[in-house]
Amino acid sequence: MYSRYIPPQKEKAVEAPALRDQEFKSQLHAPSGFSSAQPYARYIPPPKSKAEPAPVQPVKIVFGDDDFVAPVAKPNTSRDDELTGKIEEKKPKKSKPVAVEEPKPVEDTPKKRKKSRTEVAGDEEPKNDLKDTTSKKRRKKEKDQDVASPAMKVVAADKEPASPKAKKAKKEKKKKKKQKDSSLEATTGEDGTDELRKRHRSVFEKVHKSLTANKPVDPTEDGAAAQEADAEEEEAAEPEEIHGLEPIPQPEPVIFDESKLTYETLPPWLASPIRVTDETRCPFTDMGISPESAKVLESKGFKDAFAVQTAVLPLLLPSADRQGDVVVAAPTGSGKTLAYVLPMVHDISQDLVTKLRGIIVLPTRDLVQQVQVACEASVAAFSIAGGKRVVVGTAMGNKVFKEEQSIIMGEEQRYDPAGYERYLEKQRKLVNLEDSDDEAEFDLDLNTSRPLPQHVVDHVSKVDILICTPGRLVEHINKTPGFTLDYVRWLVVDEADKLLAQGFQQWLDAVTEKLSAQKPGARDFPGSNKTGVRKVILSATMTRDLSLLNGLKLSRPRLVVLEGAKAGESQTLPGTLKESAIKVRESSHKPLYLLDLLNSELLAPVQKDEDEAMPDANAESSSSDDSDSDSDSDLSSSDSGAETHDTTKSSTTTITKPHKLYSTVLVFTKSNEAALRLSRLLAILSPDLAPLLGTLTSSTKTSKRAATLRAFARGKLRVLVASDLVSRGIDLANLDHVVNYDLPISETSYIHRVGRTARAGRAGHAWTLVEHAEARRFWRDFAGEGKGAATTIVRNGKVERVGVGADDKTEGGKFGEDRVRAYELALEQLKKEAGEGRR
Ligand SMILES: Nc1ncnc2c1ncn2[C@@H]1O[C@H](COP(=O)(O)OP(=O)(O)OP(=O)(O)O)[C@@H](O)[C@H]1O
Repeated sequence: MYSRYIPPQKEKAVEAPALRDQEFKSQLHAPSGFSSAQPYARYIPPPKSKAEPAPVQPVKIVFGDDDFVAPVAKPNTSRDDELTGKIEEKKPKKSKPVAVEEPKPVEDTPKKRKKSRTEVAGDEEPKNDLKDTTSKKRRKKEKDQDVASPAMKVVAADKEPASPKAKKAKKEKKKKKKQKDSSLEATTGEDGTDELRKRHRSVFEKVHKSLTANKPVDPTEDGAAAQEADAEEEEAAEPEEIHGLEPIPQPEPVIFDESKLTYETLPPWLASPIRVTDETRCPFTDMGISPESAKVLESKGFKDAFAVQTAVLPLLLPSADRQGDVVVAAPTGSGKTLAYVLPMVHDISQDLVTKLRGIIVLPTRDLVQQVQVACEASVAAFSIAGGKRVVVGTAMGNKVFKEEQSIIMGEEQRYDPAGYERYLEKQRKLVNLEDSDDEAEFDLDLNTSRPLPQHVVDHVSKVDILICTPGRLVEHINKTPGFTLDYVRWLVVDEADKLLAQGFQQWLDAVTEKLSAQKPGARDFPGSNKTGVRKVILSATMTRDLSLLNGLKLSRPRLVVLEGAKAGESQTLPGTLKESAIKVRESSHKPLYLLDLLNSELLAPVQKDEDEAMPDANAESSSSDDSDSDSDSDLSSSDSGAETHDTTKSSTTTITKPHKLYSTVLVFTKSNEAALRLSRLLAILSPDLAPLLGTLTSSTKTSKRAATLRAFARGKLRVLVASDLVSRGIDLANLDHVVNYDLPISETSYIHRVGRTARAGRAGHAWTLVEHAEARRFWRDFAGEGKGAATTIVRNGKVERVGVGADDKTEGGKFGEDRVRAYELALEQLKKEAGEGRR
């Protein structure tokens, strides 16, 4: 038998750490946003005695300070104190100091912690300051102490005078103290430990001190208290001591990036364009054009340079400056064509021999022909000034390829006996070859004339400037013998947004590759130290896609925009354009709305001085018995049989007003078929109008299209019904009105369509028939009005609402029965004709 040593029972206070530690760890999981992986579970020794006061801990970062009573003795200005200040305003609950002093794991259940958080949230404390998640017990304790908060003091000093209110507050504080003391007594009575009682007393003595110090600052009442408060404020401003505890890692504050993409993010040349006001005009002679040339230009109708020309010409005409490429974003009809044609022709006219020096790429054949006319005017202007007569050719696929080849390329015999020997050798080899690939080469050679003895045949360009569609250009690069871009020093891409768009791009790769070839001296500019290829890129609706522009490999580019347009963003309409919208109540009656518009005074000529130039339409039609009218246009009405026409006449003359169309109108439909159909329907419904109607579609032969445009320019035709074919670039002289019979597919399409009028500073009017189902889209996307308005179109005024047809008051709000019946008859006839056409 032996006696076993039984160690003396440890004091309760010594056991606490285990519990605290456990609780601490559990608390680490409690607050949202914290990770238990954070190494905070540090052993915190229990307070040993009154002689060793626990260190002052900043409230903000002490997780387990439920265990400590000391921290409360030292107030600070942390936001937790502000929180306690808020809580203090609530009715104080009965405190349970025992829970504060003796933390028991069972008391700090997750449920309680949750409640604690909820209370805090209810006080709207910023979450970041609550990351330590003080327990409910602790906050209750703080409620009793928070009057010591300097933050609160400041508020109190600001808000509460020293008078009865302050006294009342003092009373309340005393009451609270009394409550605490009594509860403390109860606690100590329960535990019966003197040591604990001593500790509590020391704590509450400190609290009492704090309470005294926290009295409203009023020198008259207690100047010392005010001084102390000041001192505490200063202290609070000092850095917090953390006593070995690392600050809790806070999640990175979420910074919401509200910055918008601005033009500063664009390359400088795009962000800072050269701006020019629409009204700017300047004599050509002031722009470096000789008086002789300017005179010729004036005789062609170009008296002064238009705004865009005043900005572009100095960049492109020869100068001592370092000149780079030029990008032009200017409205339809602003004169972009002459802006590049003049400097290009001026430069090339200084050459002595003809070589392909300039390429102008355009998306349609009609535009190629139009630009050719502008080029010829410039050629005339510069050849008279002693320069070379620049030769302009076209390649657009309207001719057989071989014919086109012979127009742009020629042959020359050159004496070269060695070369002639090589030629003979090659011929011998090719005759013996059976390889199909080489046969192609053999064929190719057959396209070249036989050389004279001791001579070789050189391929030479017959043109200085080639205006072309992209497809045809690539075809010549690949298939035309001797066709080379080695000497090209001008590349113009007009309607660039279209030509750079997806699906159109292959041409650019082929061309830029050829243009990157450097033959010494081949691309030298005459009378200048400059060499290389100058690129000019233009559009009324310039692409915002920088990656597409990058494909052009621009060198030191400058952007020119007309004032009012935002670089790279908006699409500006001509300032002289007026826009109106017509509500179509019954979409099946839409042609009647158009007819009423055409017959109304609304379509009067837009410019008074043009009235004389446009004779009475009836007189015109009756006198236009020459064959020109029919042959010039592809009128669907003129194509139809006389018998049919007469029948229609008898059924429709009663429903149309006598026709007097002095102005010119271009009507846009959504497709070729729609254009042909509408044109014919109008002719049936209004025989007076029929001789004045023309149709322009992509299915029409190019020659017939050109004839129609000529007849329109001469005034023999007054109304053109077209598909989107002519929406880009086409320059119809003195066009008064554009009618969007069908809504365009995009804002860009709208810009180009309506831009056929109001050109070159002239007035113009655009009309859009808007069906009920299209109204939202039209007003939002095109007019930029109403809910969710979003348009990049920049315009001077607003789109005006106009009533015609069924909206016309004289019609009583709907079409009369007679008109509807006649319309139905016309539709039947159209159907019949279509059926006959198919057979
Ligand atoms: N300096 C000028 N003086 C008088 N008329 C001019 C001048 N410059 C251009 N014009 C005329 O202005 C009209 C529009 O010019 P142009 O076709 O070059 O416009 P644009 O800007 O290319 O239009 P779009 O973008 O629709 O192709 C043409 O009829 C042209 O002859």
